[in-house]
Amino acid sequence: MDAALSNISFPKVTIPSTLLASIKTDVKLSTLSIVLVAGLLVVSQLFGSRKGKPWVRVGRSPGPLGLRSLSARMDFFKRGRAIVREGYNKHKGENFVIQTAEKEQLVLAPRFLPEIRMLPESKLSHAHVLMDYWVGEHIGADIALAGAQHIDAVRGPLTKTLPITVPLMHREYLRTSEKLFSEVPKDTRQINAYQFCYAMISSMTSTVFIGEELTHRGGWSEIVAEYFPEAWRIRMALKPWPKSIRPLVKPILVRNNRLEEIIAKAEAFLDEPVRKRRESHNQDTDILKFLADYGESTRKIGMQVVGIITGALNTSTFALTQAIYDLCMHPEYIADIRAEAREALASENMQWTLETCKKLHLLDSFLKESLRLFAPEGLAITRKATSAFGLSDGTWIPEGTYVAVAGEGMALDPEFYPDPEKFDGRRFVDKKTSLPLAPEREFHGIEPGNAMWGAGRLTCPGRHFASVLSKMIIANLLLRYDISLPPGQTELKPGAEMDANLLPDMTQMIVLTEVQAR
Ligand code: HEM
Repeated sequence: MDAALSNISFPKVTIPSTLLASIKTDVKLSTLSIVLVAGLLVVSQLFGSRKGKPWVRVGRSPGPLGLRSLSARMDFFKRGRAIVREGYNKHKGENFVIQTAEKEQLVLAPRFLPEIRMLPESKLSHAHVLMDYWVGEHIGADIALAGAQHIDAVRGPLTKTLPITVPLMHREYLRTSEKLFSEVPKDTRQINAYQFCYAMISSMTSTVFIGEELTHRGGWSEIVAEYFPEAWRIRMALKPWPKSIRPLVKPILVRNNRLEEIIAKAEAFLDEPVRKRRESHNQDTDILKFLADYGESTRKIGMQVVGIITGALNTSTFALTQAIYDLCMHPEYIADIRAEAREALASENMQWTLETCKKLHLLDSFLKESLRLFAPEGLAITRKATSAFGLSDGTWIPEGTYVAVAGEGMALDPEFYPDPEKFDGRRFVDKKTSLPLAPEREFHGIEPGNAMWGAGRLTCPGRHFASVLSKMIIANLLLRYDISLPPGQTELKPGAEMDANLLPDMTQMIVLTEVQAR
């Protein structure tokens, strides 16, 4: 390289000596000012640029001026869960800061949860986190989040109408599962666990949101299935770029962007049903009716329905898939869960009602234990400070700070769960009576140490629905089949870690063996 440069001849330019002297002085001055500014920045970064209690760092530091930021980010991307877990255990009861794959994040000790859980949007915002993480304005989240009607719909009507919707959900369970079971090859009797859960949850959730007729009219499940992969593709392409540059690089990086087409399809699909639900004599009781009554545009309603179903699908499908894996790894629970389901059904005239679901205490405990050990969110309850505030120990949280709690660390903390590494499917029921130990220790409940449903003002409003949905699917599956890993397989393939999140393996097949055939 140097040799090549030495062979190039540059034209000779004569510069007047006065100009040369002034240039030299300017260069000296600007070099000096750069060195001074950089020095000040380094000093301010090293010595308490923050007011209040100093932050303890865990994992690699981005370094002065963020010079080592790339290596710190890469490290978190590779082993984010372990970094958060180690920090939680090393600094028990204290806050610590980490460099995640995207930004610095202050991880709060659980003792501060009561201080932050009810803080208003003007102090701590989850919507900001979602918009940042998902590049919201490029995937239609800005349309959905221009209001909270869809969240209100889940918190209110969806939960309150469960006594009416449970029989409907069971009808849908039968319809979709019959189709899926009929496609299982007779020789292997194997089915992909993730795909089974996805199909069941997609159709059962859609039925409750838009009604049976629309769910099966044709076209809806495709809209739901197409939205997330396209949103994810756009997110992955744009996320590395600064916010202001994204609109410029989008046409180049996101070829054949189908997002607008998918939103338009949802809008066209729901246009006539929304108009019908606004008619004065309309008797529909689904969530679409509730949203239609707000009088918002069909585009916004479409994006809100697709958005909520997508969120519900991702969370519930992964949790349910993991529960199926745990049943395969702990088959000693299967007969008891099945017996409990038979008994509950018999006491409800063999009908699937909300009461039937509420009587499935062992299954409830099993699902909760499965979600505890799965702990999909290593960093949970993520929020962005929309204004500065202080914590009771003197920690100062400047505006713009990202905060979270160590979801997995808490789930594995012996202070919250004795013998935390052990899978105990009966952990949350009385060992003698098999009744729940306390309401907050039921699957949808939030006991100390549990961050898996979030906390406070923004706690997952869909958890009652998710509980009924999960119980109905697992109980019905076990009433008909024994489930197991394929012959010869004794271990599960590891799930995929992304930052501090964990997804179960999506390729796992399970063997279905008819219960009567044994
Ligand atoms: C096992 C399944 C599920 C899990 C583990 C789960 C978990 C969560 C978590 C961790 C949050 C964030 C809470 C926070 O940051 O404080 C959340 C929010 C939310 N979830 Fe769920 N969820 C599940 C199922 C569902 C279902 C089935 C629905 C709807 C039918 C739903 C609707 C929502 C909504 C609307 C929010 C936003 C709440 C708000 O911003 O006020 N979730 N969920």
